[in-house]
Amino acid sequence: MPVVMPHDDKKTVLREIEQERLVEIYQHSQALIRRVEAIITPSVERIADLFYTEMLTIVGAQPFLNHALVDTRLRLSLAEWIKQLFLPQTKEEVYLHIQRQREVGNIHARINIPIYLVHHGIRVLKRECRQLLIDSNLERNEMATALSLVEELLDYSSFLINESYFNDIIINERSAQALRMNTINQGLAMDCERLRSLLFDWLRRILTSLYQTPAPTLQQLPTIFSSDFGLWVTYKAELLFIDHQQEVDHLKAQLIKINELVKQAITLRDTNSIIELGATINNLNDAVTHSSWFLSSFINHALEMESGRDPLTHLFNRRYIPTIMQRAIRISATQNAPFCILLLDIDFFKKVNDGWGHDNGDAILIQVGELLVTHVRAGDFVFRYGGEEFLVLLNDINLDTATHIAEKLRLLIEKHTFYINKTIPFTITTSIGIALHEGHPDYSVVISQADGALYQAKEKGRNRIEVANNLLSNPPTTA
Ligand SMILES: Nc1nc2c(ncn2[C@@H]2O[C@H](COP(=O)(O)OP(=O)(O)OP(=O)(O)O)[C@@H](O)[C@H]2O)c(=O)[nH]1
Repeated sequence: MPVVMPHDDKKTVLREIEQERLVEIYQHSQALIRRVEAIITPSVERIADLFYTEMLTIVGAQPFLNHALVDTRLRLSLAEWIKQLFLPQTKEEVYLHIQRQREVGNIHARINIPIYLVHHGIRVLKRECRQLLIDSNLERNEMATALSLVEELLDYSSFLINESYFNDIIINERSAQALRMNTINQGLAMDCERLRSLLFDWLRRILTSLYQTPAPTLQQLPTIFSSDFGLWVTYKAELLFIDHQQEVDHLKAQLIKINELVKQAITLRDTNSIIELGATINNLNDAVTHSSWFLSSFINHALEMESGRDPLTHLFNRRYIPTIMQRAIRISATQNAPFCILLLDIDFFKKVNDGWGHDNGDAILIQVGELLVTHVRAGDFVFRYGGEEFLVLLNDINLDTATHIAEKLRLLIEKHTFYINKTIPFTITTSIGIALHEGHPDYSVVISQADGALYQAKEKGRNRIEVANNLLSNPPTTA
């Protein structure tokens, strides 16, 4: 059965040229290869011995090459690998040889062998093969071509091994990164539940002790600062949530408040002020319940931000714009399929907030997000771009169709009945800027064109769509 080289996305023109060159070498140098094979093959076991003796002296090589492993497996495989270097004759056999080199690279990646060891190994092999050729009875001219042939064959193998090694290492690194993120997130979610339950354990202990006889003194009770919850807020929260200083400060203020309430409760207990003690205990309860709620909503919020989702609308937030836009530009270029950006902004949204409160404003933002997501195609993306601004990426579309879709979305929102306090019917309008991606590799160009068009729509009276005049808004650049 003929061997067909696997085609994958990463296959580059350079790769194809390299493959063809290798086929050429094998096909055109068969006579010489046979002579070289006759010189080198009888010594492959000795070369393998020398190779491992030398490699085992290198610092850092031991974990990959312990003596038992070398003795039972590696020496034989290396000897075999050297022999196979001279075997391919047909194109199919060369392709098989290429595949084998890539598999060696995959193995190196799986065991994460340092690349300097591989380089050094190839150097040792070159040196030993060179010496065998020099010591042989090859004629001067033939010797020169034989030396460069062996050099080239080993270089190709090294190139193929390292290429797939690096591809695999990158994939491994990406998965490791995703795993690390997941582990951190899962750890946080678990921490959160544990901390909440430990916080209530602490409260139970304080409340019980208030009615104990003999009554423990303030000094005998664990403070909120020394509780697991307090220690986490003081020492860990700040580190984990560098971008959420305000929330961390709020939790710290809660600790101080809880501490004061405990002190107050002890004094009231000691002075037998039963009624005031009851009120203080209620306040303490509230403060602890609030802290517990705040902790979990804050952690969930932070996790959502981390995961690239907007916590309010659950749409993608800006974090994923670079990745998704870069990908859209790449696909658009390879498939010759243009895409468009819509930038949509709710008109006079400040009035909604001012007149009906932020909660109603939030509810409208959530619904607008839902309307957008349910009325674009599955392959399109909707982002919450800013406060009351949404970015829609319409893939594989021309400007006319995108303009129709923008008008459809504008009408949809205009005709939609929103409800204030879930009862009072309410309508809103939006303005939309549209821009066609015209091939610029920097995605921010098309976004700023859509932004310019949105500005025009606002200027011209709102509740309308405008198409970016790219020729005007995008002067020619040298980039
Ligand atoms: N409820 C709520 N309001 C938000 C949110 N993010 C931003 N906003 C509000 O959105 C409003 C934006 O107001 P402006 O930028 O003045 O714009 P506008 O009132 O929509 O007027 P035009 O855009 O010019 O039509 C402000 O009141 C912000 O507080 C949010 O997450 N929730």
